[in-house]
Order: sequence, then C-alpha cells, then structure tokens
Amino acid sequence: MFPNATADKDSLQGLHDRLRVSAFSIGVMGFVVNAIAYLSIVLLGDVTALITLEVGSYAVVLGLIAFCAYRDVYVQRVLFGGLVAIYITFWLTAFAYAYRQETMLLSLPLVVFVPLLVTMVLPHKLLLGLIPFQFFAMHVYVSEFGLADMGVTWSDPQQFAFSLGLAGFSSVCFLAFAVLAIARTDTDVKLVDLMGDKEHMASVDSLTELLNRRAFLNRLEDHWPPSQGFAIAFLDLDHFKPLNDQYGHQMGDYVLGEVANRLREVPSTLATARLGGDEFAVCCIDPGRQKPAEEAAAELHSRLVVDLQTDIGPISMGVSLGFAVYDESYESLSMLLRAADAAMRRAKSTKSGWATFDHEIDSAALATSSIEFELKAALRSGNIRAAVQPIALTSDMNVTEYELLARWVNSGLEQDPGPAQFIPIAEKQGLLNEMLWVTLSEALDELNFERHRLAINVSPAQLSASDFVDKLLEVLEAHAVSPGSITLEVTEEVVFRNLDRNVEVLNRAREAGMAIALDDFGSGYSSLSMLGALPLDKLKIDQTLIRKAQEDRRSANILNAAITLAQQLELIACVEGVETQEALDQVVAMGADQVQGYFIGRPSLIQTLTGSDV
Ligand SMILES: Nc1nc2c(ncn2[C@@H]2O[C@H](COP(=O)(O)OP(=O)(O)OP(=O)(O)O)[C@@H](O)[C@H]2O)c(=O)[nH]1
Repeated sequence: MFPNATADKDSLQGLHDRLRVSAFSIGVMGFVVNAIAYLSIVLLGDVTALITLEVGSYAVVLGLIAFCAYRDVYVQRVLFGGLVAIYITFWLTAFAYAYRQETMLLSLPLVVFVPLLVTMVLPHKLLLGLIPFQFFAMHVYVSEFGLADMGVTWSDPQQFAFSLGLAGFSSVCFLAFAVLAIARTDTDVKLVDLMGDKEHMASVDSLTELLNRRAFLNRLEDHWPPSQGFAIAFLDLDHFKPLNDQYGHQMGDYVLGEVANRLREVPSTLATARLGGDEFAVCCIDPGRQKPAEEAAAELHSRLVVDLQTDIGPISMGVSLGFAVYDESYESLSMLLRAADAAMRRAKSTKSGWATFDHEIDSAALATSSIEFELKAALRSGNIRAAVQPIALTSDMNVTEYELLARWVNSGLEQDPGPAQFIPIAEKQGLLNEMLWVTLSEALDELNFERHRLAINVSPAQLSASDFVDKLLEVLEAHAVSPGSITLEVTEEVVFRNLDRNVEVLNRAREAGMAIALDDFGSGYSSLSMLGALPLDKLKIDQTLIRKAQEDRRSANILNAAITLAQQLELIACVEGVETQEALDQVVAMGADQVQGYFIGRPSLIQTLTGSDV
C-alpha cells in the first residue's frame, strides 16, 4: 500500500508502520465522511459560508494527515497536530454558529461527542492538556446556547447544573482516554524495549559486544554487491588454546575483549564481528582504494599484535590475518568471507602473520571451503545422489552386486566436486552417516534385490556410532530389503581404531545376515594378522595391484598371492580396477571370484540405470 512500507509488526519499524496505517485511515475516512456530510448539506440547500469554511478546514487537515502518512513524513506530528487543529476548529465554529444563531437540534449532541471522537487517539499529555479547555468550552456553550434548540426551558440554576454535568462528563471521558493512552504507550515502550533487547541479544556477541556472525553477514548483505574498495579481514588468534589452558578462561575472555576493543578502534570499517571462538572479522571500506591490500592488511595486523597489558604482566598475542578485497569474481558475500578465511589459513600455516587472498595460490583452499560451506545444504536439498558401480562374477560375467557410491550433482559450484573432494570433508563434518542414509534409501528403492546385492562403504567413525547397525537394519526394514542382500565394506583402518568394538559391531551385522568385505586390500599396511582379527567374507584387492601386475611379473605374483590367500581363507576374492580385457583374462586365470572396474562398468547415477541393469 505504501512505498517502502514494512510489514514487520514485531519491530520498532512495525510500530511506526501501524501508526502510519492508522493515520492514513483516519485521514482518508475522515475526508470521505466530511465530503459526504458537505454534499448532503448542499443537497438539502442549507450551505452557509461558515459551513463551507468549517468543512474546507477539516478537508485540508485530513488531507494533510493522509498525505504525510502516505509519504511517511512527520506522520506522528501531523496526525496529532491535525487532530488538535480539527478539535479547535470544531469548537470555534460551534461558537460561531451559536453566536450567529445558526444552531440546530443536533448541535448539543455534536458538541458532546465530536470532541471525544476527534481526540480519542491523542497521546495522554495532549489529552490532559485539553481537559480544562474542554471543560470550559462545554460549560460556556451549554449554559449560554445549548438548551435553546432543544425547546427546553430551565431556570438558570438548572441550566448551570446541567452544563456543569456535561462539562464534567466530557472531562472525565478525556481523562479516561488519557489513562488508556498511558497504558498504550507503556505497552508499546515495553514492547519496543523487549524487542530491542531481543534483537540486541540475537545480533551481538555477549562477551565482546561485537556483532555475531549472522548480524555481520546481514549488515554486509545490505551493501552487496559493494562498490570498489570493500574488503574483509578474517582473523584468528594464534595459540589461544594454550593461553586458556595455562591462565584460565577468565584470562582468555579478557584477551578476547581486548582484541575486540582494538578492532573497534580500526578506522573506516563497516562492521566488526566475533565470528566465534577466537575468530574475528572486519569489513573495511576504502572507496578510493587509496591503500594497496598488502598495506591495509599489514597495518591492521600491526594494530593487533601489540602486547596486551594484563595483571600477570604483558602478554604477546599472535594473530593470523587474511585479507580479501572485493572484485567482480566474488559471486557472493560468503565467498568473499571464505576467501579471507583461506588467506588467513595460509598466513597461519606459513606463520607470516597476514596474507592477502591470491586467486592462484588460494583457489584450492577456497574450493575446499566452498565444499565445506555447501555440503550440508546439498545433502538436505537432495543434490547428493546415489551412484552404483557393478561387480561381476568371473564364472559367467553376470553382475550380481553393486557398490554404493555418492555423487554430488547440481552443486552450483564451478565444477561438481568429486567424491575424493567431498567425502573427506563429509567425514570431518560428521556427515558421513547422513550421506549414507540418503544414498542408501535411494538405492534400496531402485535396485532389484532378487538379482543383486548392494555393497556399502562404512568408515570406522560410522561403525563407532552406537546405533549404527540398528539404524541400518531399520532402514533396510523400511524398504523391505533383507540384510542378507547387503555387504559392508570396511577398510583396514577399522583395525587401528578401537578394534574390539569394531569387531563386535561387525559380528552383529554378520549375525543379522550381512556379509563383510575388507576393501582396498594391498594398498596400506595389509597386515596378515588383521585378516585373522576381523570377521570377513570377502577380500577386495586394491586396484593398484592389477595395474602393476600388468607391468611386471613380480607384481603379478603378488596379485596371484593375494587371490590365493583369499581362497585359502575361504574368502571371496574380488579384484578391483579391472579396466581391460587383458586384465580380466589375467585375474580370471589367477582364480579371482569377482571383478570390478571400468571394463565391467563405470559408476553411474542409479536413476540412469535401465530396467535390465537393475
Ligand atoms: N576464554 C574463552 N575461550 C574460548 C571461547 N570460545 C572458544 N574458546 C576457546 O578458543 C580455542 C580456539 O581454538 P583454536 O583456534 O583451535 O586454538 P588455537 O590454540 O588458537 O589454535 P591455532 O589457531 O591453530 O593457533 C578453544 O580452545 C576454545 O575452547 C570463549 O568465549 N572464551
């Protein structure tokens, strides 16, 4: 309805907007009623110059109230001032009519009710100020003129008493409105205070009183895309943990507060925030780009590394600072912040104190941080999809099993990240299980388990989740798939981390009907004792062995020995990385039971498999 009107009724702006709407309604409705009344008088042929003057004055004031509300200028002052002007005009014209004996039957009810109607929304101070005027005007009007039109003949004392009564009545009404206005103001003030407190708490870091991450980004978002000379500095204190450990959290808090104070004093900043822990960010603006980025970063860094004076003497606090200056290659604010973060990490790892973002040196780090930033959202929005790679029997080359893999599609990044890029990050962020449930559910829906098994990769961290097997069984049951159709593929890392617990979990999975495969055998330490320690059904021989076996005889013998070892341990021998007919012939001759690799089939999104494949 209004230009720039905000609908946020839960904010200070919301209160203002409500007043604007009220003022606009009062102005427009009052104007319309005024116009209708005037037209009626015109139709009845009773128009006098005084009536035209009165109605014209009202129209001007009401129109002004509506206009100011519409344009959002001096809304409150014009509304309240306008209503007082209407009130005064009403009384002046009422006396003028009476004096000129132009009063009518309705005059008395009008002087009783119109002032009340006009003034009821005024603030309490104005209402209280008008009470003496109202009392006096009512008393004079009624005692001098009021009863004449009603055809009532009262004695002077009767008329005096009646006018005092009406004047008292309207004064009490004004008083009641004033009390209501006080209550209204009180509620509004409390509401505004409450909202102010809430907003303050939600946007400010309680320890340093700097903005928090969300408020920092919100503030900068208002300036995005920025003009030239807009830069973000990302800071992380060095060795803050040992300081905390040695001198206690109180000292740590003091240091954080002092760093915040120094940041507050940095000139030409748009916003300063504590992003969390010992990380801070400053948005610097240098519109004319007077200083090169290196100079600005070095200057900011030197402000921060000055010794801090504490009760236990001076403390020198190291700071790593990354500086990224906006240019058009930054598509979003978060990308610029991550660029500053990447530069900061380089400064930290090289112990250089500060570094400015360099597209060539830091682009890999920026890509990693983009993945870190986007991965969770991708998982939730269904962009992490199930892919499968076939595993075939060497006896008839029938595909009897698929290995479940994850693929990131439609990432919105320059290039969709490959599993080698995002799986380690998912592991670091504790998202591997969530990723497994998402991709597994998709695969369980699509695959035909009468013809195929499904192999699932499980990391030691996933196994150590207390409810892993239960959750897995639950998911299988929900899709009516028997645990007997599932193979869990684990790497030798399960032996190195909490072996007893991992063996217990694998035994439970086996008891439920699942098979266990040791993945990538031959790529790591491949200790033979590990084969005895784990409850296994299958050995998957790492692809490096078949590659080397093609090149020299010694490696071919190692591959042969690995296959023989699996057979002698009564495990299924599956060779990974079979990429050619030659390699296939070689492993078939060695007695492998199963093969996997590009020659059998590349990984493909499960949704793209045709009916006969699944
Ligand atoms: N005193 C205090 N410590 C905090 C607060 N928030 C986080 N920390 C601690 O800050 C430390 C930050 O961790 P890191 O940045 O990894 O520690 P660091 O020693 O600075 O490591 P580097 O950055 O690699 O030098 C952790 O030990 C947190 O417990 C806080 O509000 N007050």
